Amino acid sequence: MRSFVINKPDEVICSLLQDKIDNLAKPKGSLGLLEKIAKQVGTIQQSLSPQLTNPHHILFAADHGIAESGVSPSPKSITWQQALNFVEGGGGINIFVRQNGFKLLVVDAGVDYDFEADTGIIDRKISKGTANFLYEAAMTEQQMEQAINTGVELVEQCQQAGCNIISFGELGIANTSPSSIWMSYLTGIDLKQCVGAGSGWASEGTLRKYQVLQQAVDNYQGDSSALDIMRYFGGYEMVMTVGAMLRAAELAMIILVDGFIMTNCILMAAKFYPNIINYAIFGHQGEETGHKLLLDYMGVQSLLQLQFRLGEGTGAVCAFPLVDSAVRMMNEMKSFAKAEVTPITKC
Ligand SMILES: O=C(O)c1ccc[n+]([C@@H]2O[C@H](COP(=O)([O-])O)[C@@H](O)[C@H]2O)c1
Ligand SMILES: Cc1cc2nc[nH]c2cc1C
Repeated sequence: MRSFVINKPDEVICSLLQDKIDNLAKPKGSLGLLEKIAKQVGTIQQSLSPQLTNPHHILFAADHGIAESGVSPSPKSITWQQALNFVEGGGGINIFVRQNGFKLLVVDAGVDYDFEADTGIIDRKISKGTANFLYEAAMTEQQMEQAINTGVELVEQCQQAGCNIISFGELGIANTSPSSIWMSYLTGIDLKQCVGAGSGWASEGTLRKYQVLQQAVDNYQGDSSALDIMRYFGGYEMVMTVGAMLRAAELAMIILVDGFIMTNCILMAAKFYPNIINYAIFGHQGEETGHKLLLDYMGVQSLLQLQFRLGEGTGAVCAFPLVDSAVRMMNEMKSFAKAEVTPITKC
């Protein structure tokens, strides 16, 4: 994989940010998590007056060979059908990107379908779905490189368009399966605890899914390195996201993280470059079994808990107004002195 330079943001500014926050006309700490977000954004941007500019949402779509082994309750055709729905504006994510002023990019990372040329879907198809990792590696090293580099290229386009806050979403029938395997390998948590209902299994279906995935893990004969796990089990949309997240952090952009699949992508990225976590804001803790365990493992807290399990980036984009509020607090709220309010001196 190409290399990235991801530095921890300089923390010298932290005490100045804290002073500014503590001098706003409110009891210290009374805006809770928003204060934490304001400090994080100010540190990333090295500014006491941070700004959010031109938010973009990249939604990567791809198919998975493992779908043919019955791990998802949803028909595989939903991937291409729903991708078209997104460019026509009719998906769940479309509501939230419109509501919050995001530019949406829908990317074909590897959908098993021939889209017509003029749909509005960005064509970065690597192949028509991955191979079935129950029997063989999902992708070749070359395909993995191509996915990483495509994620990089697309984030650069967003940054050149003036974007400094970016969210990522995904669409891919069966992609909770590779996500569960990534999670288990990367965290050491037992696979069973990482496997959930996905797009809607009841308990029996989830058990069958787990058995297939356990068989895939038993069949695997690689070296168990993060790089090999990413390639052997990954989806194109997931690997593209890893590349995209790494480049976004390298460019000091704020990364909004969505649900189970996207959290696994940032976990994978963090295995290569741990400093990436400093650039991430976790939007939403979802319903998929394993998501809370994963957030706990990473020692992070999401802004929202709305019982979503849709993916697409919905939980990330829904959290944007809170990040906006944190930034507005820094820029619009008056200090005790400016507001001519008596400061609190007792503790
Ligand atoms: O992001 C999540 O937390 C999430 C949880 C469950 C399902 N999904 C979505 O549902 C699809 C994967 O579910 P499945 O059952 O096909 O593996 C995929 O298109 C995801 O966008 C997403
Ligand atoms: C309908 C549907 C919409 C989705 N959006 C993301 N994943 C999805 C899975 C299904 C099944």
